[in-house]
Amino acid sequence: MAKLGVRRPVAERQKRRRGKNAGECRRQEEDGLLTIERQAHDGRGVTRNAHGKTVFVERALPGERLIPAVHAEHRRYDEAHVRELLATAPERVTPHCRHFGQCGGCDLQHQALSAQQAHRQAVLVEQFAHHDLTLPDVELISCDDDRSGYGYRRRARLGVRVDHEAALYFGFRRRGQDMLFNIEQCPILVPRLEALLLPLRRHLDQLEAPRRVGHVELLQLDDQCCLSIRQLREVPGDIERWRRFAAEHQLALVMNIGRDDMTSHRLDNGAPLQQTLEVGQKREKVTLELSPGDFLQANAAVNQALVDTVLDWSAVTAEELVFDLFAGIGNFSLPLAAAGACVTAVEGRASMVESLRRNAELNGLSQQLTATRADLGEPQVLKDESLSKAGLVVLDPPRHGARSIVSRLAVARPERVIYVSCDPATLARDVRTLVDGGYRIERAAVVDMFPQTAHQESVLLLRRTDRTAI
Ligand SMILES: C[S@@+](CC[C@H](N)C(=O)[O-])C[C@H]1O[C@@H](n2cnc3c(N)ncnc32)[C@H](O)[C@@H]1O
Repeated sequence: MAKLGVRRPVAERQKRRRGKNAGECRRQEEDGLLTIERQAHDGRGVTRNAHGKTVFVERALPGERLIPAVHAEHRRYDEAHVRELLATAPERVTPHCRHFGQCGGCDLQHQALSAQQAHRQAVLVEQFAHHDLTLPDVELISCDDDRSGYGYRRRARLGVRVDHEAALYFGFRRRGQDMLFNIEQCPILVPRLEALLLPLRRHLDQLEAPRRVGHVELLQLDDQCCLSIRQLREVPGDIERWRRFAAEHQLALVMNIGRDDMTSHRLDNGAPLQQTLEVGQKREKVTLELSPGDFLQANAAVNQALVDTVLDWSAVTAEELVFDLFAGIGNFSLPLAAAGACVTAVEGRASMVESLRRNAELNGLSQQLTATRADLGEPQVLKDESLSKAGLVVLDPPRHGARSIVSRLAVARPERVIYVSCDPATLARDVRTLVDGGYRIERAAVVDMFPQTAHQESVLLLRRTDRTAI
């Protein structure tokens, strides 16, 4: 049986990460007082010290006066945390989570939600300015019914590790480090998932071989909650224990066994995993069925607001040709098809293309939705002629953006482009290509998908400036 415990950070590893010759707090006297001038993209406070060197200070807000403790020195900047806070900003609030500051997940719990939102808007404007692009007023897409910024995250992956002294760790990575630490709470999770953390930890401790568990994933859907276990090697007794745990807590159970086997097996006989969206003025339901491992946006309520925005901005007409690129399981494709468009949905992962096809059938939209598997990193994957006939292209790529696809769009020139992005830097770079290709930015918004963290979701509507197509 594993021993629960808290392992101290390994001093050697810490030292290496802290940069050259850095002794914690060593320079605090020299650095003296600092006043934070602005906030960096990752949420840290930024200022210059008495020697003119830039200092990034963790969990410090613009306007705050403090004595820093430098924990990493670099040639051009220092990294510090707050040793003593002397004057606080009005936007400073008390974090809800006792792990805040230690946990690598959240960056902004010390800042009021409205100030976090203003910060995200400023980050977007700044990224576009780097590319000589000016944005129209940046709108905010958030969730109307809950303004707390907590209790929203519907999926999470928690690591499991047993060290050489048999101490069990179940949680997230420590801030800036690879190592896991034990978590007792995570108030950004939806309450049903947060309530599972302690039972899961107790359960892991009772397993025959907890070191054979790689990680645990939790997913909350409309009425179902799903537990996925990454089991590094099969331990039959433990699989039975997981079944009993899942039954006791009314969870769908998915198992993924072996280091290389990426296939997931559903171990309970429950209903298929499903999530619904509401579409249009009549709020008609669209059902998204998903397989374990399929992508799902992290925040259900804000995702619904994002889907509503995409439909509203796109103003699709009946039979209009639409491409949904990086389509996942059809989060945008299905609502667009339900609104009357003829949608070609393109996705790279085979399992999600299957889910897309199944979802088109499930919602009676097979006539209007074609799901295609393609690698959108390959420039020739889409034909210019079909792209140029499209009234709308929606794209929602991963963090590295859609460099080759936007080059194709700049040539094929479909009438409207809606670009949903989780990285404002690659978004600005790609939009520069579109603007150079004859598009103008009509609307821009930040999407409050990940409150309390420095992650940023944005959406833009672009329109072709003239009607000359290839
Ligand atoms: C941010 S998710 C968006 C999914 C979907 N639009 C949604 O809102 O749920 C990005 C999607 O792009 C897919 N993807 C990543 N790289 C790709 C590539 N090179 N070609 C095609 N699809 C890719 C991923 O599998 C994932 O489903």
